[in-house]
Amino acid sequence: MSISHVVAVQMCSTMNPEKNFLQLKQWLTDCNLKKPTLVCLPETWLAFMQTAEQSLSLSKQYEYWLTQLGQLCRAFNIWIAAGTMPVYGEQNKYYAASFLLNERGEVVARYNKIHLFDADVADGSGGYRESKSTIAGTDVVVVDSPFGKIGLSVCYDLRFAGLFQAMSELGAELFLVPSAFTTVTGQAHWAPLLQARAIENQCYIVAAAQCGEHENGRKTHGHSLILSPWGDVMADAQQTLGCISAQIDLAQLHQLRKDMPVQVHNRFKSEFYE
Ligand SMILES: O=C(O)CNC(=O)[C@H](CS)NC(=O)CCC(=O)C(=O)O
Repeated sequence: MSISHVVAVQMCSTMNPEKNFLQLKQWLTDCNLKKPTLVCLPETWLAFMQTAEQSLSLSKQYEYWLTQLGQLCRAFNIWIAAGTMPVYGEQNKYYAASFLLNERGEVVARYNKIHLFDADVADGSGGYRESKSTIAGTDVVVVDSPFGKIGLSVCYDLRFAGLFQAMSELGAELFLVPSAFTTVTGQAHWAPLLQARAIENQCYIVAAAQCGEHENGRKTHGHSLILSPWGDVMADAQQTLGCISAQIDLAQLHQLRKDMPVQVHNRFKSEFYE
């Protein structure tokens, strides 16, 4: 069957992982999950920290939290795409890692955020220097699943069309973009960038986002979106916390690709210049 259900959970994560995890469990109980379901969590779903030291210390406990997530997968009979969690790397730095777990709670993929947010934004934050504490990933990840071939990305990655084209060339049909966009950049760029990535690659997108004023003092844009390969907004969380959902239909995706074969027409595929 080519139809399945996807859910994005919009969160306002605190600095307390236990609290965020319990909140997530509550939302999963509240939203009436149809099977098979892929539940997508935002960037920093487990905890949105204030200092690199706090994230570093959490990065040494990720295995415990993966076990907890695995239990949720089995209890609800769902796949979970776990936005990002810090995972200890080396020299007091961590990866911003996103994991995909199947309904048995097994980790079937891991992606390390490739593009790190070193940027100044006029939002009163004083600027972001993610690379000071985070090690950049290097590998493009596309993995097969009952929901189609899933391409993993995180937040700032969204600005780099080349990554999405690379995932497309590996066969991606559904992109996940767990995020914690700033309010300033989110208002201007979030929806148009997501729509462009969906339309140009003819892929579904589930973009679960952080939303609101956080305990760590940050403000995030929200507007978790689920988009069709045509660029239609199938669900928009606006500023509401909890679950949004939509149905994905891979037969429709393949019909669209047949009607307008942009991937065949593309003269800038890597095979032409590598
Ligand atoms: O630092 C943490 O704890 C969690 N990570 C984030 O919030 C990251 C890095 S600062 N945020 C983004 O990538 C926002 C990108 C963005 O807003 C844009 O591209 O406009």
